[in-house]
Amino acid sequence: YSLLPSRIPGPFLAKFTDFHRFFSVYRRSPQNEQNDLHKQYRGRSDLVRLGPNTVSVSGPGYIQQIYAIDKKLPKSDFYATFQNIVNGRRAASLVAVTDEQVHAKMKRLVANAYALSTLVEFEPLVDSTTHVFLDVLQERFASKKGQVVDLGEYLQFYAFDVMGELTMSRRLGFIEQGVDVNNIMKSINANFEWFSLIGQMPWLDNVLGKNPIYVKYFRKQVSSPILQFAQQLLQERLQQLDSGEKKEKENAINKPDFLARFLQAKNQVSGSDEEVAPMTDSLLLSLMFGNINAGADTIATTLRAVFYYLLTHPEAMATLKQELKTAQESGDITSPCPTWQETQSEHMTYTRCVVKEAIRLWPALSLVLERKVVDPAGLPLHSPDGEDKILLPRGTTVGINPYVLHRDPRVFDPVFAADPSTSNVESFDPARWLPSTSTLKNSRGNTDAQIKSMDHDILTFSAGKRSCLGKNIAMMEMLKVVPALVMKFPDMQLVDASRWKVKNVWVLAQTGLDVKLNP
Ligand code: HEM
Repeated sequence: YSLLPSRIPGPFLAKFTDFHRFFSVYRRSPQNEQNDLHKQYRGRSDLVRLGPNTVSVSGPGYIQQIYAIDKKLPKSDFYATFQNIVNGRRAASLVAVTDEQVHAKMKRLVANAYALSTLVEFEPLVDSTTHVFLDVLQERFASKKGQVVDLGEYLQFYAFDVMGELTMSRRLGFIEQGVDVNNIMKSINANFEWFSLIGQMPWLDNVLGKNPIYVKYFRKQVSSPILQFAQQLLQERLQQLDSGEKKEKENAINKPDFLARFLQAKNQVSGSDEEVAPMTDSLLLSLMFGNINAGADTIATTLRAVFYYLLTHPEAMATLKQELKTAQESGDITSPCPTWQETQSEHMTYTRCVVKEAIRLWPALSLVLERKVVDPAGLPLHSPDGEDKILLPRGTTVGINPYVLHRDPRVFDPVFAADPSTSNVESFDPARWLPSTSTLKNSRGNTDAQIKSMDHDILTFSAGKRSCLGKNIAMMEMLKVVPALVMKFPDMQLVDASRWKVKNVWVLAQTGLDVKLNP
């Protein structure tokens, strides 16, 4: 039964049942289907009905109206499906917890570990993995002329190994072994496939996924080798902490990784502080696991997008190479792996534009970031011109799919928005981000104020109090490894673009990025 105002347009079936969105995700291309729907109704409505009580929104000004901190819209039941059952109870990670109070307590405990100020300390851990990555690619592939590497797969190995290093000072061994160690990636992907689908009809999860009989007898058990690995490393670290040796103890807690920071947080919390969640061993494990779950596939997918776009847009690649060559020759950046500070300098302006454009066109998480209207008074949404208002009743699931918003010309191609046929908003064009201080010209005539506003509207890392805690780390990692690969292998070439396949499992994942590093 739908309570939504009937003037919200959408597919006919979506008026009556969530099966519509279920099958859309089942076809694994919901981002394109939703984008087409929004394009179809644009001008008439910024809101599109995806289910009897589910609304997708796209247009200027809606991020604030839905995700602003004072809006108090908790995450929808989509996220509850991601919670694992441990000893008969739901164990939610930071991403999946839906109770806002529980979330606030967890976040207070660990937010410091993700602060911008920690970046410099994390940097050497990213660097060490990047050097191993470059060496292995050189030795295994680039040293032999014409040798083909599945770069997409190797970028995934890299992203997982960096997260292992950052989280517990231990690479998981993907790069060195060149395989999916213990099927860790496979099992995480199986989780995404299942939950992205079941999350479209969350009640199904209670009947199927979280039903103990079903779990025991029918559902293929998704083993979690990464959890075992994390548990083993956690035990080692805790033993080190317990050992009588002062030096050993200090070493355990002063490592520059997340685990040490979580342990420090544990020490800082006083037993009586009710504003902060108690740091139990299972929470520690969940935080470690959560990091790898949240920060490995997302980065891998984004890096694959960056290289796919660069390799299919020779002009952009040439501009990037020129910028890096000039900066390298004048000694303004470290080669092949620039420092975080260098990535923020004017010598790498275009490099930043490339990454920004890739996260715009390819947000790693490309489903609606769902929130639930819980206020009995409902949620009013105002049209961009302020002339129209629509009231979404309590119980509505509402949100924005970054993939759709990022293809809205009113938001990301403002100069050409009046006539959408002239807009290139769906094309890869890093120069749309170039500021007036750059020696290169902004391709879309965007002013600095317009660029700033576009920057604000990037939703790849979500917005508001549930936005990505790892954003700074992710940006640092990507802004270092992208130029590193381009400087180390400037002649890289895509072998067969037709092998590129995309599958939306919430992570917008791709396969088939075959590349010759030394053609
Ligand atoms: C390109 C890389 C990444 C992207 C695109 C990304 C995107 C996101 C998004 C969209 C959310 C919010 C999900 C939602 O509201 O539905 C999120 C949350 C989160 N991410 Fe990331 N992420 C990335 C990398 C990372 C990394 C490297 C880490 C860890 C170091 C991380 C840790 C987290 C955590 C802990 C949350 C939960 C925040 C909370 O609810 O308080 N992410 N991420």
